[in-house]
Amino acid sequence: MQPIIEISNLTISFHGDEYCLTAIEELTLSIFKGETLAIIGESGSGKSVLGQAILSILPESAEIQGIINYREKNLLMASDSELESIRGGLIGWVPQNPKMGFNPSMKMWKQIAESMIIHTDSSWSEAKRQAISLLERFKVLPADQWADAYPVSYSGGMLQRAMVAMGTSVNPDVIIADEPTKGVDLLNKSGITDLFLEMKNRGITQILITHDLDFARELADRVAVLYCGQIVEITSKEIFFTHPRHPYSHGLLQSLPQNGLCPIPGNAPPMHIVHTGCRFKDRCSDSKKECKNPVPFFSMNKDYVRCFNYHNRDQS
Ligand SMILES: Nc1ncnc2c1ncn2[C@@H]1O[C@H](COP(=O)(O)OP(=O)(O)OP(=O)(O)O)[C@@H](O)[C@H]1O
Ligand code: NI
Repeated sequence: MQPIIEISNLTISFHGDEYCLTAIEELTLSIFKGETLAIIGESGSGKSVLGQAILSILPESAEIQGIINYREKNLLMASDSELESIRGGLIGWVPQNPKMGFNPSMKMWKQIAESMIIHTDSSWSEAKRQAISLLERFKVLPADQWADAYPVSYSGGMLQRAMVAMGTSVNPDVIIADEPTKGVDLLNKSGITDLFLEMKNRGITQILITHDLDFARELADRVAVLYCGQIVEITSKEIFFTHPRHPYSHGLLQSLPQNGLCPIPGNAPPMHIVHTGCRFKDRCSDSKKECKNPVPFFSMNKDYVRCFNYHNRDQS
């Protein structure tokens, strides 16, 4: 299988007057054509920063090292005009907060149509027609009336669906969605899950950044677990949900209500400190002396895990 996005040794730091933190460290990850990859991890682990880095929409204050290849082109070296045609065209983006994602003074249809005007040869009237049919597909009904409304009159669930409509309006190659089910009630959540299932069935590559393990279980082919700026495990959905390897992945599953609601004790270490050894060691019930040393990212078949337990036990 050919990777569509290949990230190598990505490190992202933010430097301010009073702080310097590394939000992503030495991250290496391939995303394959047509797959749905869920990126999961606690708040502050670097999920959104990673999504924004792929889109090249991080603020100027971010210092970025490494390579992010999209179809073998390094996005970190791409020109503004190349990035413009990729963003919203080839790589669609559904941002974390739909309330912030819209221009409050522009009618909804125009916001959705805009990227079709930029990225295709559509006329405004054709783009409007398509925007209405997208709203219809994403169950913002009656679509012709809501198309003429402003975002402020939309409910949270409708905004979320309209955001997906906007992020996917030009049939992108890859969709990156940041917490698409956050703050959405159960009924709307199943609608959003269906939208992503439909895109998955159409063969669109999806990167789903989420806290929501049930959502990941419904959609993902593979799961990448981010902890304190590092990927600690990459594996298939089946392995992740049945016998995850990293103790942090195990802890995330144990904290689900259906598994007894046992939260992981303690908190992730702050990101502005220099870390030595395993970042999870102080919260891990299985930590040993060697965990004070830097932990390599062990590979096992197509999977990866950053834990000494697997160095010794499972080198298939
Ligand atoms: N523009 C920025 N300037 C400085 N620090 C930032 C910036 N954006 C993110 N960070 C920091 O980078 C770290 C990772 O943030 P990020 O938003 O990626 O976390 P997350 O995993 O998406 O969390 P959540 O689940 O809460 O959305 C955090 O410590 C955050 O404070
Ligand atoms: Ni986030």
